[in-house]
Amino acid sequence: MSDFFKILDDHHKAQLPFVIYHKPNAEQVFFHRMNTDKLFRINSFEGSGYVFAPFDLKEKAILFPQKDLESYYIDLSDIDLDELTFEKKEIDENPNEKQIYLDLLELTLKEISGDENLDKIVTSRQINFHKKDLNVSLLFKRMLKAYPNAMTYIWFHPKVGLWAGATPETLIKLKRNQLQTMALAGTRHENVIESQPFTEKEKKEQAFVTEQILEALRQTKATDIQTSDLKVAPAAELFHLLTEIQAQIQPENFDAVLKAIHPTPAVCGLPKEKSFNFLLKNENYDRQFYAGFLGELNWKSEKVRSNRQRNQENQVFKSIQKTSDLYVNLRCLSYKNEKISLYVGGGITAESQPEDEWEETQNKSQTMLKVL
Ligand SMILES: C=C(O[C@@H]1C=C(C(=O)O)C=C[C@H]1O)C(=O)O
Repeated sequence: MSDFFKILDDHHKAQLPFVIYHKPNAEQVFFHRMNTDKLFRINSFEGSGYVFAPFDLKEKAILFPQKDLESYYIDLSDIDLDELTFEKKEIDENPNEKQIYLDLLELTLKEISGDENLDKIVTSRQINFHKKDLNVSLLFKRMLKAYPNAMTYIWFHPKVGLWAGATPETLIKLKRNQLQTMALAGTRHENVIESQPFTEKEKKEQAFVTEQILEALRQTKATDIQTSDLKVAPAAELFHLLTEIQAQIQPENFDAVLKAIHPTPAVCGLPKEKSFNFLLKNENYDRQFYAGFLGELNWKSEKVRSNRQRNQENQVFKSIQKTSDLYVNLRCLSYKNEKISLYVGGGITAESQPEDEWEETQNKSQTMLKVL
């Protein structure tokens, strides 16, 4: 077990690309590394490997091709997490930061009230502070301990930097032609979820997200589209409203479906084009990979099936199965040149209150602050 994390730390020290991750409630942690610092940028999502895609797909996604990866895994139960503890962390933010975000929220509300076809914009901000060095294995273990039911990851490429996150949001899972996705929106802190349950404002906001995802699926000719009842789902110390969505697609349509769904109104807005353009113009920083997506893309695994029938020789069939398992990059940070940047946002609709929205970003920043 110490070997597993030593390989990770040594690889990071050698400044070579890697990704380590734990899927929600999974029994194993995976670590994939590359032995060259070549950077593969992709326009379409047809290759196999680990993908890291930006919010704005014009910037191109990065693929760690599966054939170039050296892969390791470890059982979660073999990792010693007992000694790790956490506490709420405050950082000294420049007081101007709050005013800058409140100004953006005012502008966003003005834009929404001036346009009856604009329902929602998801604004966000970056929180920056200095950190001399980062111990990746310690950070990852802390994430594992704090958020076993999130998708936790650390991704590194020397030409891009390091990103880490603990996201509650699935973008798409695809197995054969069976697709799963989710509409996640609305946020409450655990301290007030009982006293101030979700209201119609958040239910409406979440319904926008569901409706837009269903529309994207219909447009890309998905069939058998089904939705779950509305649920309240935990994410670290927060809760969100969630609808699970299933559909059938033709696997050769996957690239089109992905581009139709991303970015969802959970991280961009509604309608997509208008809110996207507003954000590019008015958000005061470059989101890069925040609110993009990451995970296993057309990932090949060998499936072994044994067919043992009476009076027949034992036959073993091997087949290659391709699956995709992609998550939205939320509750994340980047680290480069001794600087940490946290990325936090929230959905703004006509009824949003700027002070509450500021508070929501503060709460969301705790997910990663707590484990640093
Ligand atoms: C934008 C973020 O989260 C998204 C926005 C939410 C909201 O508006 O309430 C809730 C969950 C996520 O879909 C973020 O975490 O930065």
